[in-house]
Amino acid sequence: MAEEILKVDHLNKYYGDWQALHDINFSLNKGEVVTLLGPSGSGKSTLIRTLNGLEPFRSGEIYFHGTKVDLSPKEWQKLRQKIGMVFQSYDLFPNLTVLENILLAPTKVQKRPREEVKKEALELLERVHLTEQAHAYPRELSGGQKQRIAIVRALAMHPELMLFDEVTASLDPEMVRGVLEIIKELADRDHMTMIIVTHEMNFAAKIADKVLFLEDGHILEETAGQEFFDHPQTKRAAEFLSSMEF
Ligand SMILES: Nc1ncnc2c1ncn2[C@@H]1O[C@H](COP(=O)(O)OP(=O)(O)OP(=O)(O)O)[C@@H](O)[C@H]1O
Repeated sequence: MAEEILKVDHLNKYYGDWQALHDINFSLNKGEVVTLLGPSGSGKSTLIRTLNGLEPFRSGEIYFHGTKVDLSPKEWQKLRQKIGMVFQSYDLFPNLTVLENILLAPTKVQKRPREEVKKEALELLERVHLTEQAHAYPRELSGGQKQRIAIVRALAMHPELMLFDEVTASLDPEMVRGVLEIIKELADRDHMTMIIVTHEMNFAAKIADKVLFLEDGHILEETAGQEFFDHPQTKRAAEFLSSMEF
């Protein structure tokens, strides 16, 4: 039977008095890839940030491996070690080399032996074709390279779930493919469980097991990946798709 990693139950989120997310319900099984699609301002980033404890919410529950997450900062800190997140901005530490950026959290937070983590970091760097940049500083890298490092840095923590929030949105077009290929490989080769916010529709169509289509903070539809692109259930999703470039 499929193993459930995450479940979101009747989640409501406000910014001040204004409700940004309305009664969000969905679950995610091990190895599953969910993409969040929807117009600008529909709440995709808000939702993905809420799942990582970066945004507080007013009501509802989040379950991780069937256990209700207690919402204390300490609990989120623990959980964030199992949930990797990559953002649109790369957020690498500018004063640390690529390798030091990758080693920092596994050695300091997870207290794993430096040599073990280093060996693994070098393997991961090889996998994303950045071995030669191990001792470079972030300022010496292109946007696409920085984003690949940000992915490697998250993977070095051995996450059970990866969240990607528009990770190619700031990249020049020629950099986008290399980053998306790595994410696709994580799905195909590693069967990584992932939630992805993206405006890259061809990529979403290729990678999504399931699409959550959001509008105005509501999930308007939840549809199997290819089915969403071939036969969206709602008129609004059909309009959205026809307005997007493929
Ligand atoms: N910190 C904040 N304070 C107040 N309102 C916010 C905040 N962050 C986001 N919002 C609002 O919440 C709504 C959802 O924003 P969000 O960034 O989640 O949308 P999105 O679907 O990710 O959009 P995009 O595709 O443009 O990135 C928007 O109306 C936005 O203005």
